[in-house]
Amino acid sequence: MTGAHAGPPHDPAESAREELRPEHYDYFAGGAGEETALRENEDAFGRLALLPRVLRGGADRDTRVSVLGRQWPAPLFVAPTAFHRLAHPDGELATARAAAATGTPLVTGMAATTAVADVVTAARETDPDAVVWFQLYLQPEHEVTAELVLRAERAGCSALVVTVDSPVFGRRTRDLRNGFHDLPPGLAAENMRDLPGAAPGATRDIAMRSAGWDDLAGLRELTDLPLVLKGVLHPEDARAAVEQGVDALVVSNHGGRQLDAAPASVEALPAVAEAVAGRVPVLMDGGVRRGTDIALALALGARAVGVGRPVLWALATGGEAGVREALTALREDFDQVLALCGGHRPQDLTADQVVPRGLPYQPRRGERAW
Ligand SMILES: Cc1cc2nc3c(=O)[nH]c(=O)nc-3n(C[C@H](O)[C@H](O)[C@H](O)COP(=O)(O)O)c2cc1C
Ligand SMILES: CC(C)CC(=O)C(=O)O
Repeated sequence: MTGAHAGPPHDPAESAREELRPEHYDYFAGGAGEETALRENEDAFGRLALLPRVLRGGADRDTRVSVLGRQWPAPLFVAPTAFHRLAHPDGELATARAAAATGTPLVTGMAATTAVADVVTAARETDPDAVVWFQLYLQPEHEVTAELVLRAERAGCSALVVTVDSPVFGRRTRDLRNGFHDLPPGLAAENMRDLPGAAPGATRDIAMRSAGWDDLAGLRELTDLPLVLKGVLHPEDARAAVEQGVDALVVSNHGGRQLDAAPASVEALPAVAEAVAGRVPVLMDGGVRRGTDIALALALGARAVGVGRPVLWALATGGEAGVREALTALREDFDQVLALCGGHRPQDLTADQVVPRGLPYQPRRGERAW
């Protein structure tokens, strides 16, 4: 038990806000349009309750999950977010070390302020088996995309996460209001340096582009790395992606930063999971803040969940140690929730254990989601 004067629960975003320049805080915190999708990501979890099961015996628990041939210690990964050096001088290196130290797979972003090779080196110096994936936006020029893929492969990334929810950049209300459109002097999107067609030493802008399914097939020919599609919300897209041979999906509305009218990720998850029908792992991100959110997402069909802003807030306030603590706390919280739900393994959580808040409720059938 904490003391009688523990005060209100700590709000990591508020603490980070005190550390950051207002326009940088807003860049991290903000969403598109009226920020409906942003709010809904968290609120939708709050509308769901977990029905615990009882008398299921055994105190033994194992939170590991298997994803693309690797055992992850918990159903948790670091979602790709841009510009970590705006949050802390150590930037992506601190995130990579903290993720590796806790065994948490890291998706490093193409828009990182540290080159992918340096991110992977930092992770592997901490844990030689660290899992690092590279997030890619398909670029207008094939040779630029090809060079980025090559850099990710050479760095030692073990999957490519292709973000497909950004044919154009979302309208970020706060950034427009603040006039935030450039990194400050001394910081750059380091993966975009020295790419074909640019002057030596220069960094290119990250382009958004309306890619098609044929681009995915082109990417498949370019690399043997597993392809993970990020930003899928429609079950028909999920079905098509599986038929095209993608290796995993991330159900995501990009943290509410792209289409403001998009559903919360957790609302879109069950239909996508049903369409995929266990053929590939379904991951999700958006609004995951506590162990119960992880449990709800797993029960509704996710193999693992990603966290975006919680990592940025922890980085801003505590650097590497802060991220380590935040990831450890989430994992421990999930482990306790799993126990309280009567589960021993992540896959013990089933859809019948998720009910809407408010009476009356009717549990769904208790099939395993995956
Ligand atoms: C500041 C920020 C930058 C982001 N940058 C990227 C990016 O470069 N590529 C990408 O695929 N997703 C990006 N995302 C989306 C995240 O990968 C993820 O979908 C989202 O943050 C999850 O929601 P959460 O922040 O509520 O955990 C970004 C999100 C934030 C908040
Ligand atoms: C700089 C952008 C490419 C990063 C992004 O995707 C985001 O801010 O959501």
